Amino acid sequence: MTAMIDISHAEKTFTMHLQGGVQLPVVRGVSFQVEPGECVVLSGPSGAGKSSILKMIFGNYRCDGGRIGIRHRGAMVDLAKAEPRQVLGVRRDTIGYVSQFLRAVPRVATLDVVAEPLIATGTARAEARERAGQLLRRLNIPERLWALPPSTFSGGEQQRVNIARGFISELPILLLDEPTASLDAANRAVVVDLIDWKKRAGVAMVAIVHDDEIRHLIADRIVDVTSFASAA
Ligand SMILES: Nc1ncnc2c1ncn2[C@@H]1O[C@H](COP(=O)(O)OP(=O)(O)OP(=O)(O)O)[C@@H](O)[C@H]1O
Repeated sequence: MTAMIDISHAEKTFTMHLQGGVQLPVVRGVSFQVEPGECVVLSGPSGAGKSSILKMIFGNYRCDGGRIGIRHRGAMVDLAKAEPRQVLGVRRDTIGYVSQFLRAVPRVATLDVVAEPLIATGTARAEARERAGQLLRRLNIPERLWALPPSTFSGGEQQRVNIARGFISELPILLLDEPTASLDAANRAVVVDLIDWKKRAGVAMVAIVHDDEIRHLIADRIVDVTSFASAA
C-alpha cells in the first residue's frame, strides 16, 4: 500500500466542559485515503466537520476513535494514538498546514517569513531567500514589500505570504484550509498552478475550498463530509 494518508473510522466528539459536560458529536466513521500526488477536497455544508477533520489529520484535535495513518519517514504512524513528541516530529518532517491566516512574528521581513521553513530544515539562508523571492514574485507580492513585516499587509497579501510560506517546504503532505479565500481571480489561478506543481512533485494534499470552480480545478477526488456527520 502506498497511501500517504490512510484514515479509517475516525471520530470526534467535543465535550463542552463549561456547559456541564454536554457532548457534541461532530464526525464518526471518517474513512478515506490520499495517495502521493493526489489532492482530495473535503466538501459539505458549514458545520459538517471539514475543518475538524483537517485538524485531526494535523494532530490538533485528538480523535476519540479510529485511526489516522500517516506515512512518516517510510513507516505508517497512527496520529490518533501518537504521543505529542511524535506529532511534532510528523509536523516537522511530513505534514505542512496552510491555514487561511498568517501568524507571523512581528518585525520579521516578509522574505524571511517565507524562507524560514526551508532554513529550519537545513537549506542555506541565501538559497532559501532566493526561493522565497521566486514564490513571492509568482504570487504577485511586489518586491518593494519584501523587506517589510507582513503585519500591515492587506488580507489578500497576507494570505499570499502564508501560501508562499506553506508551499516553499518540501514536505510530502500538505493540508490546505481555504487557500484561495481572500484572493482575486489572477492569484487564485496562481494557487491552482502551485497545487498542480505539488501534485507533480508527488505531494499528497487534503484541501477545504468553498469556491466550486477552484474545487473542480484542483480536486482529484471529492470526499463528502456529510456522510460522516454524527447526526446523520
Ligand atoms: N474546538 C471546538 N470545540 C467545540 N466545538 C467545536 C470545536 N471545533 C469545532 N466544533 C464544532 O464542530 C462542528 C463542525 O465544525 P467545523 O469547523 O469542523 O465545520 P466545517 O465543516 O469546517 O464548517 P465551515 O465550512 O463553516 O468552516 C461545529 O458544530 C463546531 O461548532
